[in-house]
Amino acid sequence: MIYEKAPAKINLTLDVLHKRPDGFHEVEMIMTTVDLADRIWLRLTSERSITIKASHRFVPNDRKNLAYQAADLLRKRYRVNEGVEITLDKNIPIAAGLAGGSSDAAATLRGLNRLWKLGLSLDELAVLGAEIGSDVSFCVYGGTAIANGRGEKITHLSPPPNCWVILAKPSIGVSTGNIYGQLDLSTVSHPKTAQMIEALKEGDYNKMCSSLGNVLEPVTMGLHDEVVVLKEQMERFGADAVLMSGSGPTVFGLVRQESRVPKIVNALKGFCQDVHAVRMLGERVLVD
Ligand SMILES: C[C@](O)(CO)[C@H](O)COP(=O)(O)OP(=O)(O)OC[C@H]1O[C@@H](n2ccc(N)nc2=O)[C@H](O)[C@@H]1O
Ligand SMILES: Nc1ncnc2c1ncn2[C@@H]1O[C@H](COP(=O)(O)OP(=O)(O)OP(=O)(O)O)[C@@H](O)[C@H]1O
Repeated sequence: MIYEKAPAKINLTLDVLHKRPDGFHEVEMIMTTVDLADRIWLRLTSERSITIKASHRFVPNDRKNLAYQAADLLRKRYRVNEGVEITLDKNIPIAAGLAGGSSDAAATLRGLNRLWKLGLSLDELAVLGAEIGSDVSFCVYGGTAIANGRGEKITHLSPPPNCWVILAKPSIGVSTGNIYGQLDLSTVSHPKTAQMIEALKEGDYNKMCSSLGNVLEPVTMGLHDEVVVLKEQMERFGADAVLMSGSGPTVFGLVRQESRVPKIVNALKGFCQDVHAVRMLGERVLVD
């Protein structure tokens, strides 16, 4: 039995440069992993099938599950004859903009590489991950990175300065495809990506806070007032800086001073059920 941790990511920046002929958007985004994670167990089985056991009623237990797709891809590509039972203990909110499914797929790739003794490097697993979804390559490594292309070209960056991250997810669902589809590139205000890279390099917390930006935030906010209200409340309750992650609807607040965290969390819990206070992980998965 092999165990893997599958952490959530947040977007410190998310920029879209242009729409590509293949329908995807060319992105430039800085992501970092946080200490809110799904837990995954992989067990060899004698049958050649892939079985998913998921603890959450909204998570599919068939080939729609990204962990299933990761196992199926490896099995076919490397002609593996053994089967696997994948048990997913979900802690990351579903369809939240936190890459939960993508991180499960990435953890499955890392774990099966060990269980099936395939001897692949993280770089090779990241290339395979891109076939499953745009966020999977980043999740193979975790840590902090800038992603280009449709999200699969990864360049590692310095970890963020230490702070708390308060995550709050309103109880609405958004479709990533729909949010990208409604983005009007003629009106976007681009985030300060270069300044964010400097902030990380210098370990400058205030500069990191003032460099946050996500071009998808106004799109999701235009469709869902809940996200606008949540961001306003988190600012009002005292977070140092607040941004929506990915295509949303999760909003995160950065807080440097530990003593302020419980007050903000309790205030948010008054009107939002899904609130988590976590640390940045910052560092990458240890290489092989
Ligand atoms: C919003 C982010 O989560 C930010 O990290 C990602 O860009 C989306 O990553 P993801 O959920 O893994 O996305 P995918 O499953 O690959 O794509 C879902 C849909 O989002 C749109 N999509 C996604 C990535 C991208 N660079 N351009 C796009 O236009 C496409 O319509 C695609 O059909
Ligand atoms: N392992 C999985 N965990 C959660 N959802 C999954 C998984 N596999 C497939 N799904 C499906 O994917 C949909 C999106 O879930 P997920 O939690 O990955 O979204 P997300 O956090 O918004 O992802 P991203 O930030 O990469 O866009 C869910 O509605 C669910 O049906």
